[in-house]
Amino acid sequence: MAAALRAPCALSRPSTVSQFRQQRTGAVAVRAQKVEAQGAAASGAVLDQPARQPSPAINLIQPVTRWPEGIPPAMGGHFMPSGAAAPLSQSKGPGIDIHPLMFTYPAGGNDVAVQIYDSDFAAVAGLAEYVAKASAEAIAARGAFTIALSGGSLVKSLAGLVGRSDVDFSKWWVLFVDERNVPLSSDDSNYKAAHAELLRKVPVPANQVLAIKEGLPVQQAATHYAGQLLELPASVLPRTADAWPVLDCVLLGVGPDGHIASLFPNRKETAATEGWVLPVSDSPKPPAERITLTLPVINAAKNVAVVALGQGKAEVVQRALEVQSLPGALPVQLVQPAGGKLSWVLDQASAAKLRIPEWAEGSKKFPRSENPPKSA
Ligand SMILES: O=C1O[C@H](COP(=O)(O)O)[C@@H](O)[C@H](O)[C@H]1O
Repeated sequence: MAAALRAPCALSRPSTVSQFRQQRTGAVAVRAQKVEAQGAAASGAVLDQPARQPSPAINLIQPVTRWPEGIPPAMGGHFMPSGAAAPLSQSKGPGIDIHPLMFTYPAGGNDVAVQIYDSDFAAVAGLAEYVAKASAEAIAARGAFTIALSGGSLVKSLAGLVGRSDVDFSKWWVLFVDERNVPLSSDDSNYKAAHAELLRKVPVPANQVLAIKEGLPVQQAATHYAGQLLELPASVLPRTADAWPVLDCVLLGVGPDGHIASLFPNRKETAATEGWVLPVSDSPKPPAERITLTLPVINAAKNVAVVALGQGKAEVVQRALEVQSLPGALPVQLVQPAGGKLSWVLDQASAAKLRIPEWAEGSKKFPRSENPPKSA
């Protein structure tokens, strides 16, 4: 990947919003069906390797939702970076001997739009464009825009929205993809981080920012948060025919273990098929108590972006985009919005381990491909 994408003129670190704006075109969009540079006016990144045939080890696994005879042998391990199958796991722990159908991939699988920016700063500007577009569309359609924010490293990526006079923040309703069950003043609070980086700098009305209620046991905190969402009228938060809320935009971070929101690998909350908001009382990542939107809520959204920037995300990005895991082992692979669009926002550092020349035609259904397996 590092060889496949090169940036002839590295972008300098912007210190102002206008510099963010100047860099906002710096994307290379890699669509599911083809890989193409976006022209000279884009990042300057060049795809300079001839297309290669996909490795025979790729696309072995059919993205069916259930396997009639349980988990196929090939699912016992990941594929190695070389393309060879990793040894089958002998583990008796979660992921092998758990109820075999606790997790399933959603049927179908989406195309995913992967945007790779020259720098984290260009990615921040590109993300602002993405959100601004989603905001404009929603406000034009029904006069409101609902956006769910993750915590962690994602929050700093929101900086490109500050100072944008073309975004009508007065129509925004801000939710949290997940939240830690801590006081809002705590350094662990996702609300506190979002407030510091974005919400205090843009004119979103305070009553349209839905924060967790402090001081409740985690179960009650989740119920209370779900109640706040349920109270929103359909003009603000429409519902699907199955009564799932349709958020306009969900911004997900992804942990090095593949978790999104507070949905961790092989956990019951990750497998939940009911409920809008769940408590997590024993998160493997501190703090232990959290609340989280469920996968069905995330997958009912119109626009879902997985934002992963920096070298520290390179491994999980490669695993998530190029290696189909046992369902539940990489929760980010379960993100497949049914009626919406899925995007990944990367920079060169986080994309460094991808093997884009091998993303042959038709092979980027997510996760992995719909190519038939070599043997059934
Ligand atoms: O704990 C959390 O982690 C994830 C990922 O965070 P990152 O710092 O590794 O990017 C985050 O998306 C989630 O909202 C947060 O609560």
